[in-house]
Amino acid sequence: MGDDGNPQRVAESVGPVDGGMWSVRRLRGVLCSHLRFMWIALMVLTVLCVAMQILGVVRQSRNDKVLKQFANEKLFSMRLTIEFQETLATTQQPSERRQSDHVPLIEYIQDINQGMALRRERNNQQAGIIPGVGLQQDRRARKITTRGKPGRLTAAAAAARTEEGKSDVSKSSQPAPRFVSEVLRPRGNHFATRGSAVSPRFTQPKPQHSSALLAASQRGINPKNLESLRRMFPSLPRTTSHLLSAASANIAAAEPAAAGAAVARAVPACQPKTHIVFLKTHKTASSTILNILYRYGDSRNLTFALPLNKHSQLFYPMYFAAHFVEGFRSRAVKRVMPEDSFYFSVLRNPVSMMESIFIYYKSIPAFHKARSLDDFLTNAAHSYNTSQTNNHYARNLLAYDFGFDNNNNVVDIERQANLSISTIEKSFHLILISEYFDESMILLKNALCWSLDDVVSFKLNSRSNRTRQVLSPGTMEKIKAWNLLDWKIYSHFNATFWRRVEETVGEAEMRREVAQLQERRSQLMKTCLKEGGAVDPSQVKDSALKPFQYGAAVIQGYNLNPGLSGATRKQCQDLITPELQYTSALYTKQFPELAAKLVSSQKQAAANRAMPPVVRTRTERQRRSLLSNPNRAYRNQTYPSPTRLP
Ligand SMILES: Nc1ncnc2c1ncn2[C@@H]1O[C@H](COP(=O)(O)OS(=O)(=O)O)[C@@H](OP(=O)(O)O)[C@H]1O
Repeated sequence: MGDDGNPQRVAESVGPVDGGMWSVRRLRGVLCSHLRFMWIALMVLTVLCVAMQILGVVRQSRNDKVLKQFANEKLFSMRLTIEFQETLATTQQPSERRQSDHVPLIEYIQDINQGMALRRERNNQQAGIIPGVGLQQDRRARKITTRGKPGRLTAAAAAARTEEGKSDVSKSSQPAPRFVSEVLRPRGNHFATRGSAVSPRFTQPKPQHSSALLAASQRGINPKNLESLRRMFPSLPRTTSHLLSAASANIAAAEPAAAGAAVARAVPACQPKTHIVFLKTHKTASSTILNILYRYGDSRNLTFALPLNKHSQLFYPMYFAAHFVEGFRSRAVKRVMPEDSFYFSVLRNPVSMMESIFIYYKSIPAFHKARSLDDFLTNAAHSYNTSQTNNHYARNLLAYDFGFDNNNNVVDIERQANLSISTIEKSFHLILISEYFDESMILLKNALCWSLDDVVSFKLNSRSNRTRQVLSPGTMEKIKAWNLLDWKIYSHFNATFWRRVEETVGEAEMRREVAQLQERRSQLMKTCLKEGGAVDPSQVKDSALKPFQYGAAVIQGYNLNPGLSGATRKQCQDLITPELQYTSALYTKQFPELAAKLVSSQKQAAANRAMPPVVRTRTERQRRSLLSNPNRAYRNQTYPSPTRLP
């Protein structure tokens, strides 16, 4: 029927029957002749698509199975801010290298020195720790730290490297902790070469670490699972990236500023370690430690794994991936660090840490509306939303930074804590304690075979007293309960820290070396600092040395003594350079061409901001996408080109 229901109109609209038959026949003919191949091709494509879908599902379920296996074995991921340094360690004599076998091999001492036991108890009381907590872990800790044998590893690696740059770290007798990046979540990120990104140092002849596994990532993988991962992802290379080999050991440290530094500069009779991974945790004095590492590497022209595109962090809070590191060019290059790398990190008492976090991260959703820390803790159970961005800062931040689930909600918190602890122990050679910063530096110095001067530092990133609050005992207890996982982790490593002091340095020697370190620091403070100490940011004269301010915290900085010059000025300035500025300076030093391109792209962006909105949109979009998408930036090997104005 037609629109108006008239049958005659319907017949007219359809047309004569013959014509209709002809159309159908013609259509069939066309389908069967001219377009036949297209139809066949479409069908083949459809079948292929379906097959790929099925394959995808099968592969996904295989991945899930492996992931589940990891989850069952409680393998964790770490969110790392990694710094690494390396050098061809050829400067020491064979006799010196041999002695490194004696560097800190940890022996189990059954008979605990009475004085040290008292000292530890006193320290624990100061930190609010119940005596004995975590001691049940000591035996295991001893086993694991002994396994690391850092001194021996260094010796083996160094010896191998002296043979014309060829080395085989597999010959080192002890396996170092291993981390595999991206293997669990292959994202298909291929980075293309960005020729200009490769510093000349990266192009020098490289030693091969034939058995070194990828050594820097947030995903801690049990070595026994590595083979199955390799089967799943054959692209996982067996050789370390040759980009890693680069920097030559130009041992030309800046002259110590003050006289009488001979003791501090004394070269220990072992091989200094320069392959280092530092997991930078939050609000734990980590910036001060980073400054130590930066100065050490900077003065010796060592190479750092710096974030792509001059970012300040390796894309935290994302899990670490090798392609976040500037200079890593291909997906195949997954190994950021050699196997003999020394892994360490730092913890802080979660009570004082939370007080600091609450002020610094006041703007995160969890803290935003809280009138006080106590108010937050009282109401947190009802209002805390884990899924809101940045709320991870509010709870068990230590656990989170190490890559663990930071919520206390799991049924068996004790088990979760024990698994976290044993994973950290397996992965790290040394865990420092921020409350015992100077003692930590002595342990670090000994473990790395560095000199006292190498670990001297000024306190960085420190809040002014104006933005500190005194906590009541009740609030402290609430903090411990809220951060129970962190509390357990911290308590354990606080205990093992002192055990390590006993076993390696001994109380008397530790006291002596800490005194030396403090003496050296006060000498340097007198030499370097105008006011002799830290000042509020408003009083920092040189804006290039002003620390980054955030949240409700007032972060203090330093003024250099006027009249300093030459190497002394350089040394003093390095000591007080805040983290962001130092990272940026090292990036420029390692990647001068890229840094210049970034500067010009930033200038361009600034110029664009002055343009009318329509002109601006495209350039700005392009710039943002390149800067925020590392892989795309890599693939394109380019930064936004200057946009011509219409
Ligand atoms: N040498 C030394 N000894 C003891 N404590 C120290 C040291 N250096 C820094 N700090 C304190 O560490 C806090 C800053 O930590 P971070 O540098 O890790 O912070 S950040 O996450 O990088 O922003 C910050 O703590 P708060 O002042 O409580 O916020 C610093 O005062």
